[in-house]
Amino acid sequence: MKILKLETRFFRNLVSCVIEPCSRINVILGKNAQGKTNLLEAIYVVGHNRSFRGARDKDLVTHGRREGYRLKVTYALDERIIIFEQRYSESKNKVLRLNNKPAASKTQHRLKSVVFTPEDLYLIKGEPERRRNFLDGILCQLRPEYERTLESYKKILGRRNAYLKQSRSFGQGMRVLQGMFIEAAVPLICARLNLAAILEKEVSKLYQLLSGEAEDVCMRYVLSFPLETGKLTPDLLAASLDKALEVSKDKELKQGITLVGPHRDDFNLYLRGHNARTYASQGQQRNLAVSLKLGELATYKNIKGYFPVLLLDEVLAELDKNRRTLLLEYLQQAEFQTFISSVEREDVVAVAGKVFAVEDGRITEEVG
Ligand SMILES: Nc1ncnc2c1ncn2[C@@H]1O[C@H](COP(=O)(O)OP(=O)(O)OP(=O)(O)O)[C@@H](O)[C@H]1O
Repeated sequence: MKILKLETRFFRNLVSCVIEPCSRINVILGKNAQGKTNLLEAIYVVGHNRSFRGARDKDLVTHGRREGYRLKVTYALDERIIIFEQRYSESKNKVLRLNNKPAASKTQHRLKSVVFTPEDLYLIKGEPERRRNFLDGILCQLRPEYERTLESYKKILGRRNAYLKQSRSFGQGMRVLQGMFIEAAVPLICARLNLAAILEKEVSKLYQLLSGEAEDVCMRYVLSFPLETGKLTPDLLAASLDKALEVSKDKELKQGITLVGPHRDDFNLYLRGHNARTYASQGQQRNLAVSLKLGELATYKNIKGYFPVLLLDEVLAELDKNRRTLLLEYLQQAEFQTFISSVEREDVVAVAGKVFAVEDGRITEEVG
């Protein structure tokens, strides 16, 4: 997937902008608070129908503009050219158009992008929820049925927790709920285990490339419950989870929450056999986080056959010069299209196919 043209109207401080990026590295250059992240956010929103900063649609509209925002992207996928438009205003809500015709909100023809923000540097050392969301985010993009199972798991979990809060003992209702809980939990765990195995290979390769270290990276999915002995199959997972729920029954009733299941799982990365969360240096953790995100891109290519667009928001400033150079060299040779926001001109401009200068929400392409 490659963006050929992006138009924004009344989106954040980007009152009106049109850019025609190049197919490799595009640098978005500007001082603080000029609109660099807003531009990356516009690309993300037109593809994913939500902001990576957790903003609501009404926050994305330029202050005081009641007509709402409009985003239009023209992109190439294989031999096809696709035009996708998203408009939002408080009065009319959302209007989506695909190739100039009305589109369904769940259309598969949206632009896919992978975004890396300085927040993602906490993927390794942050809370487990961040890592679970990382895996779930990839799987929801790749498989619509995963998203449906995850939604139903969350609903059953909510009902189970409500039951645990109200009750003093396990009744028939709880037993029925437990069966439903396990039925939704097992496919989620299986999909995450598979993804972790695919990602491990990609991350290991990328980490070596981006760090210059010859270390293999191991990735291990960590279950929140003990596994019974035997071959790892969905049945074994179901039996193990069932047993763990039985064992933690009294504790769960006391605390009023479900203590085991995929909502409590995690994954660890290991360098030289040591858990990167406690062993790796800050720089190594940052490189691992970048490798995970680039691994997401490669996984997409393996499964769907094409690369999404990569959005890097202020990531270079977090890496030392050597790692910055290695990352830029990698991006220069990569097949996918990249957008990098940066305050500093140094390093990035030399590798850029196009440079877009951002000042007070106005974007101009630098020539020469
Ligand atoms: N809905 C909105 N309407 C108008 N301006 C907005 C809106 N939302 C955010 N802004 C403004 O957009 C400006 C640019 O924000 P952005 O996050 O893109 O900055 P940036 O160039 O990435 O800066 P930094 O380098 O500091 O991260 C900010 O000053 C912010 O106040």
